[in-house]
Amino acid sequence: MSTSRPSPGQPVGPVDSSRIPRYAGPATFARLPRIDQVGGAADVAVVGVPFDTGVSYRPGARFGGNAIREASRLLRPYNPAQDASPFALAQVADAGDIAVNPFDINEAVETIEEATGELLSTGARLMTLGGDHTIALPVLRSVARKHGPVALLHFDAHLDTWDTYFGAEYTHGTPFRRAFEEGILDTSALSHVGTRGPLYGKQDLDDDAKMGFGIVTSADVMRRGVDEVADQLRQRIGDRPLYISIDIDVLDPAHAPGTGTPEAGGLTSRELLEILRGLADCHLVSADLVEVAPAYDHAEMTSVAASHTAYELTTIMSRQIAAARES
Ligand SMILES: N=C(N)NCCCC(=O)O
Ligand SMILES: [Zn+2]
Ligand SMILES: [Zn+2]
Repeated sequence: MSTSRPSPGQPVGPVDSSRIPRYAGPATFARLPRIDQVGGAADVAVVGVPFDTGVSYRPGARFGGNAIREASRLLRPYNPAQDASPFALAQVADAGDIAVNPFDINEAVETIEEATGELLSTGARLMTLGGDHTIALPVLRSVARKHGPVALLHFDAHLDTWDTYFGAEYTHGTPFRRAFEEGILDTSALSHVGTRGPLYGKQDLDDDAKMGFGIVTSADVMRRGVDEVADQLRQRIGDRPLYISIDIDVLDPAHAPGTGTPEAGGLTSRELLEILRGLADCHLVSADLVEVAPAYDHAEMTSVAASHTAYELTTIMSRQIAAARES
């Protein structure tokens, strides 16, 4: 299917939905070209990681990436909230899926680290679509190899700094403890946003605080409002290289039922999008969006919310790439 090609040297944009119905043809993220259609390299690579062997409750996030691609057909090329046309400012392309072993978590983690490392080495920033939250660890390893320890902004109902589950080190509840232990996080700028719900014990919070995390709970967002929260996060992050990890269960199950470990009392999709827009000037080096499990979704509510969230993140990265090119 043809993509819109404005002029030589300009990014190849999405399929033109005024000429080719947006529901036609195979889905790529936002109807963008595949990476092989733009010479095998992109400024921002959207990459799927269909892996959910790390989950502790409902499985199914292995289908998340493709559900997000399907739900992203309605995204349009101009983002008024950030006054930017992300796919014209930089080459954004869909890099397909990383083929990971569903039967061997250790091997899967290695494969993800290798494949994301290769994409990063071409100069791309990554917008990774999970998959369960386990995948954030190998992506963070590759990102830290390139940038050094990164600031982490983690949107999630859960802390994901637990130690082990059934003795397993690599699970969707443990990626950030492993990352902390490996020294790949900048411990002066770690934040969870949207945290809520029952824990195993108070110790969970003490351990988490010792690693250096600050917490903005879901109730804090409601009480203080998105602008104040975004301001505070921006101050904490400063100009450090920033990685944003978004577990879709940060949203209330009313906004995102299609996920594996839902918790009541979450953010609205409007709050999540607005906080992200408030961080548009942070130095976002890569991001992931995980835990969309379409089997529990209704009317694509969760995958639509996820596709818009990924759109906001790709817009932030494209704007920065364009600004860096200019300066
Ligand atoms: N959804 C993520 N990433 N983690 C949830 C782990 C919660 C648990 O089973 O205790
Ligand atoms: Zn979660
Ligand atoms: Zn999580």
